[in-house]
Amino acid sequence: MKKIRLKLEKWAHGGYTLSHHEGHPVFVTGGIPGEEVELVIEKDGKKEWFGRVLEVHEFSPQRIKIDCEAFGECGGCSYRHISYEKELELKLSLLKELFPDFKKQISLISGPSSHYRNNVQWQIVDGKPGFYERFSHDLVESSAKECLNLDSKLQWKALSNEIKKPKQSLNPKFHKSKSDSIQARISLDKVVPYEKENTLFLIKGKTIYAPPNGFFQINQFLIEPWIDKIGSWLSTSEKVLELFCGSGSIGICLNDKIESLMGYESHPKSIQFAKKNASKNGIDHYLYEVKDLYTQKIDPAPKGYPTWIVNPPRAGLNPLLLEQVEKYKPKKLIYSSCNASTLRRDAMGLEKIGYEIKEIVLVDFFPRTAHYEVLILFGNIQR
Ligand SMILES: C[S@@+](CC[C@H](N)C(=O)[O-])C[C@H]1O[C@@H](n2cnc3c(N)ncnc32)[C@H](O)[C@@H]1O
Repeated sequence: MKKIRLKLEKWAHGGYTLSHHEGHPVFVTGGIPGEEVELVIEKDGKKEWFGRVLEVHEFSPQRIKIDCEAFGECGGCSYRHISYEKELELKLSLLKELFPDFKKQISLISGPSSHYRNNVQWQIVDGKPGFYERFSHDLVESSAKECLNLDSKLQWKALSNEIKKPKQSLNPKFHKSKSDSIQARISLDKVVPYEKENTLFLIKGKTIYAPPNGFFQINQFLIEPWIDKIGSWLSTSEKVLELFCGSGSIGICLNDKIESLMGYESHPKSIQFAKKNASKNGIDHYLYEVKDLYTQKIDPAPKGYPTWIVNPPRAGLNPLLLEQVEKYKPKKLIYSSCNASTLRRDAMGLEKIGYEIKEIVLVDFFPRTAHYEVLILFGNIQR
């Protein structure tokens, strides 16, 4: 693999610094702007190159001692070489860059920066556990020792043999690959296999079950503050349309402010669980329906729901969904996104059809990684 020496120029999105070499923009992991480093090029496209720091020749004063042997090679973390305070400052400034016209302050919700993950996907290659290298399906051997982002119950050495059993569904006759994965998550205080068992969460005094393979937010410390922030944007007696509702956690936890709710989601088991979760928590007037929101229209339901809470996957909203927003003109649209670049695109689309950003909140669901959640409150200014 090609090695080069470079001065790192500036922070970039995605956990990288950006520099230039022989006419190529070079995105580098593990460095800090101002540092002079030796790096290995891990991916060289026609235009952009991607590299990883091997050795630092001129150190930044922001650099701290790295607390994980796998850092750099492992595809998980991007920021273990700077303090968590610096990481938050950086994430806020990168987010600000995406919304230059928003003149108010972006607020921040953060919590403990380690042991926050309530679920894990351990990769198994040739019988060995760990996490993949960046841009590859090779394991970083040292990654199995301890992952500081994980709850201690999800560390490889803490998992029971029952959880570590290979997937039953894989038929060796057809499945030739030597790799597999084991997914587990925390159900109250025990660990369950993600693909086989229900998971129980206790959020704001509500019991919420997620089905096998059903989505649930992964930062065990910030789910409640995140839901509280959404709740702070609701008045009393709201009529809410919840899009991409999963097992119903947001609407169920905020039921004291919600008069009626219609939830949509494409995962049938999650909708089945949302219905059960509502009724187990004494809520019998919410409606839920399975719908692929990227291909199926939501009408005629939206008419009676002037508040929309939208929490899509990384792809964000698509033209069909924006069309539905334009048609039904919700008064208030609360958008929670795990992908700031699709969020920015969608915010531009929403601005074109009469929405303005009232508030932006960075919720740091994924400390030490390049990822973060963003909550935006949009208001309809044409109503
Ligand atoms: C970021 S999660 C949010 C779930 C829920 N709000 C929560 O916090 O638990 C996105 C959800 O969108 C669902 N989803 C993915 N593609 C979808 C589609 N095409 N139509 C509807 N829902 C979809 C996923 O199953 C997942 O539950």
